[in-house]
Amino acid sequence: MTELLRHPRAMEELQNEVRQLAQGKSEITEDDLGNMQYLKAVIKETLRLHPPVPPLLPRESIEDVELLRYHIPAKTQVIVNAWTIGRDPLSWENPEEYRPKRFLNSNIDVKGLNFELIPFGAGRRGCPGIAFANVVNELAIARLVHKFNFALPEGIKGEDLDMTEGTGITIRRKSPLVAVATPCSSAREAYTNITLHNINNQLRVAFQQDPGTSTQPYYP
Ligand code: HEM
Repeated sequence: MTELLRHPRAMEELQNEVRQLAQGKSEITEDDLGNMQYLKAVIKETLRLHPPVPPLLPRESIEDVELLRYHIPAKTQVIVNAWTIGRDPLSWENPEEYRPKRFLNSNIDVKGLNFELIPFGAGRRGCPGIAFANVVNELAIARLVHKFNFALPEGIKGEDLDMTEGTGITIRRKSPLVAVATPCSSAREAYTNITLHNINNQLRVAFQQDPGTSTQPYYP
């Protein structure tokens, strides 16, 4: 969501795709996700730049191995840096740029077969939750942008957002993302019940991601 707010054209393209393919349905379901190619590209591009488990899980070599002229003895702890791999200029054009389109005509996926993009690891100890995680991510983002238009609070520009990441086994934003969600016209009716946090016709939401501070959503 942070990258989408920093890149309004990507947000617009995503909303167009989701709203068009939802075809007036009141709620998007898993069956609708198959054709949402831009949505999948958005998720891949986000996992490329912000892998939630940047060093994957530590591994240990079981035998001596020669790799790219490096000798790795048996029983060496090996850390694979997925964060750096996702930003490697040898694999990615303008790697620091958030550009979901790069995945539209590409077969590169996150399933562990393309070693330039391994947010879920690879091999027999790769993440078994890939399919579940992808559906949950896709469904959550699709449903949010289907019903709401999102903007940054007045006076805040995308380039002003603090992109510092916190520490921990899984990485999240250090500071919560504050965004203003406005029900889009087709969804307005469905949201007439939301009055408590409806300020000037804008539902103010914060993506509170730091469990250290509060588990409650934050309404600025
Ligand atoms: C975006 C969401 C997720 C990401 C980025 C992620 C990432 C990872 C990574 C990087 C590993 C280590 C793989 C390696 O070292 O090669 C891993 C392992 C694992 N993940 Fe996930 N994961 C996610 C969601 C899930 C979900 C939803 C589940 C369960 C429903 C899950 C269950 C596991 C398990 C059990 C392992 C250990 C596998 C093993 O050691 O054999 N993960 N995950």
